[in-house]
Amino acid sequence: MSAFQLEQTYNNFINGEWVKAASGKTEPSINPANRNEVVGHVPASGVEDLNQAVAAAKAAAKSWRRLTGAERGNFLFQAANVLERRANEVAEAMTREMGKTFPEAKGETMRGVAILRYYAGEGMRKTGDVIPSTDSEALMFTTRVPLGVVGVIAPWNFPVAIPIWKAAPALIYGNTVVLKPAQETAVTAAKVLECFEEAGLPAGVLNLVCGKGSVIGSALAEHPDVNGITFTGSNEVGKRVGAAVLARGAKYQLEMGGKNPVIIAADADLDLAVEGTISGGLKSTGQKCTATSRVIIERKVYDAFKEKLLAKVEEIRLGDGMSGGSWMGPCASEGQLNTVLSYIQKGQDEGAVLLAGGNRPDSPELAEGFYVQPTVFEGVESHMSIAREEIFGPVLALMPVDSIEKAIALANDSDYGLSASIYTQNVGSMLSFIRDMDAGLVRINAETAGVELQAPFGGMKMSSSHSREQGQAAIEFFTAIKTVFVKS
Ligand SMILES: NC(=O)C1=CN([C@@H]2O[C@H](COP(=O)(O)OP(=O)(O)OC[C@H]3O[C@@H](n4cnc5c(N)ncnc54)[C@H](OP(=O)(O)O)[C@@H]3O)[C@@H](O)[C@H]2O)C=CC1
Ligand SMILES: O=C(O)CCC(=O)C(=O)O
Repeated sequence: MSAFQLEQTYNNFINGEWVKAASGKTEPSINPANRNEVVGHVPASGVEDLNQAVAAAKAAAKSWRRLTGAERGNFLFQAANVLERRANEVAEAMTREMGKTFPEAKGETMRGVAILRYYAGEGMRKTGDVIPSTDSEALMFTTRVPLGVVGVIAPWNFPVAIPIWKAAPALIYGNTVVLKPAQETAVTAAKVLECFEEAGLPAGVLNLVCGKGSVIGSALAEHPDVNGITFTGSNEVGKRVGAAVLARGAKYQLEMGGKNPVIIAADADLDLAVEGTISGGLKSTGQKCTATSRVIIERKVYDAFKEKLLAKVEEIRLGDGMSGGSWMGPCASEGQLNTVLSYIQKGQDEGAVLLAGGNRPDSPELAEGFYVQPTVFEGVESHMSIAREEIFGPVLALMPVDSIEKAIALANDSDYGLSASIYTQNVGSMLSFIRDMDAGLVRINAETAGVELQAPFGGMKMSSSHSREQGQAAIEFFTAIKTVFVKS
């Protein structure tokens, strides 16, 4: 089916070469669908390796930024073509490393291809404006320059799309990059880097260093030669990374958690709403920052919606993402499984009522994987942990309300503001939701997850550093504006 081979040993990619960690240490990357399967061996790098990668990126920066945007774009077009050709292999690495189903992994890989092509095209677009000067003899305009070396710290939940949606704009606008992937998905990251290598990217322009976040991620954030850090991951780590980068006067961008609500209005198409809630909340085992976790339902349709939702949840087939019949794979790691189980326990302890799931599945063929049943609670109050904290698992909290105004107020009662949906046919309700919902993505009659690569992506409140990624918004982070005043 694909050229992917298990149990290979992968290296760091520094200055155009695949090199072992200086310590020689590696660690196994294991399959969350079967803890006994070693997907590959990945470097357990130290600060010495990171320093070499940053030095290589710094040395490559001068000639890379001097290329035209079109020339840089050609490398991205080539990388896209290679990734497209190797999509099955890359997607298989992803499914085996972090558990999402193969069709989802393939879809994400093809999204990576599309992102590369989008940013390749950006190399031909404008980078400034002419601004009238008060001096009639002068020409005043803006231009943009790259930051220099950009550090990318990426999570495991979108191991192809996120590194690419950070690295591709960094590269097209003339930066060089050091990527620190999540150690859980370092094999997938190495596969992506192989595509750039095959595309002929010059040495040092894109480097990969695998190792613990507390070692490599924090050293990258603190490195004096790294001019910008773009991070996606947890709030706790994101805040620490932001503080470290701010302290040395460099630029940072953080995309963090969500506690995303969906509102089901009394006039909603309930079948569509159930489909969007299941897909938004449970696909990828709920491990998306845009995943639906709070389901706010107008009381008039609460029972009807609940019945339809539970019937669909019942039909969900858990299993290894590589086998065709599986709809939902395991949690990405044992740690993630334990986090989800502890939230389920907390939900019960705090008085919520379990309607479905709540445990690991009992079938023997799933016993070696980090599986958890899709779980639905009702009786959830806004103060409870499962209504406030990001679980990052397949857990839905049902919350009834008496009106759309109350639904929006409840939806906004969160420290997070990433994505939010409403299912309704009433234009007034749609407009109130668009106006009053505090979230970076507001979606009408569509699930909370699923972002489009050409549109800005980011959150309000604690969900982000208030910057936006993707689409043309990316230029704001990856470049600095220079205002130029010219007089003869
Ligand atoms: N917004 C989102 O898309 C994501 C949110 N999360 C949330 O975070 C929770 C925990 O997931 P987890 O993977 O541990 O997320 P982390 O925030 O720990 O990891 C994200 C990235 O940061 C790295 N990292 C870890 N510690 C540091 C550090 N001290 N300095 C710099 N970088 C560091 C990680 O490396 P490594 O892990 O390899 O050591 C990884 O590459 C999830 O349950 C979920 O709630 C997680 C992933 C994505
Ligand atoms: O919903 C999506 O497609 C993207 C989600 C995302 O960026 C994340 O989970 O980190």
